[in-house]
Amino acid sequence: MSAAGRPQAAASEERPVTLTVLAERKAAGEPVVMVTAYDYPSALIADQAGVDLVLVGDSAANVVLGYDSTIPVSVDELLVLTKAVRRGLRRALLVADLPFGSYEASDLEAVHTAQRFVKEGGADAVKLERGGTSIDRARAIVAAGIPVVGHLGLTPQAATALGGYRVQGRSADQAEQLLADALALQNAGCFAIVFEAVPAAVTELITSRLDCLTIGIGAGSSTDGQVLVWHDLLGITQGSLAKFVRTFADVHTETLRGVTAYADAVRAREFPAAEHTYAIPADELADLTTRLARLTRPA
Ligand SMILES: Nc1nc(=O)c2c([nH]1)NC[C@@H]1CN(c3ccc(C(=O)N[C@@H](CCC(=O)O)C(=O)O)cc3)CN21
Ligand SMILES: CC(C)C(=O)C(=O)O
Ligand SMILES: [Mg+2]
Repeated sequence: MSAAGRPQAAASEERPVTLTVLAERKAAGEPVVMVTAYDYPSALIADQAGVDLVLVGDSAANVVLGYDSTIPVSVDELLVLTKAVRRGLRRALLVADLPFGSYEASDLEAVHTAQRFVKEGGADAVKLERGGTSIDRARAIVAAGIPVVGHLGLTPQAATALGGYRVQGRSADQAEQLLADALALQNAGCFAIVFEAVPAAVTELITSRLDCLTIGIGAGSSTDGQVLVWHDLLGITQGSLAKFVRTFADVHTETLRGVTAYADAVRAREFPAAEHTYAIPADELADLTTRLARLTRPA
């Protein structure tokens, strides 16, 4: 382990993902893969699967912590998860979401929070939502030497202002604003921008105007990369899923089967069996039984 806690990659293994590597991918037209992760075992798997970018999303609020939106999750809560993911990654680039209320008020606040995610959490980059004042915040964080990812379209931290979790950028006015925000975020120094729930045709027009990486979630196939929430793509999320989710595994069913089988085995006294049990030799047991029988309750 290095001081930052990154497991050392074997010499034979692929080089770590850097901003340079990502720019090369874009230039070569090779899609970039991003996934969220919130803990150590998931980070190990994401890295083993060859994912390029791992996002500790503020979606942790919903999928890990059980809040009903991303608004309540705190920096301290996300830092715990970021540190755990850091310990599991050796190749993928680690991006941490800045949660609602941790960066909007001033450049100073934004830089301070971003530094915590890098210094304490071990993040390589941070992500913030929206255009507007976030453009200045992005510029300030980049100026402090921390790579920044933007996030436009459906920005869940602003869901109330957007009228709920709905598709963004449908009208010409909205699409124009989206492009203006994207160009401004790029100009502020963002190396990538996430587009969420934007019509494919609009994303395509915007992507063609940008030099930085575009990463889509519900934004069609023209972006340089895609991102999905871990629990959604693995079939862990219960209840309704957004239109943009494809479920690639059924982990819920398999997990329910496993926990139910465990409960059934305990109730049937099938578990634990002899092979799960620590035994001692019969003579030692006899001695131990005698001594325990002699032991009286304290007065
Ligand atoms: N599990 C999970 N996955 C996510 O992608 C995600 C979270 N949680 N939590 C934070 C935000 C919230 N997100 C959401 C939440 C709901 C919709 C949704 O229900 N969309 C509908 C409505 C579309 C419309 O009416 O325009 C859909 O059918 O896609 C989309 C994104 C994305 N993020
Ligand atoms: C869905 C991605 C882009 C995100 O911001 C999150 O998981 O919080
Ligand atoms: Mg997020």
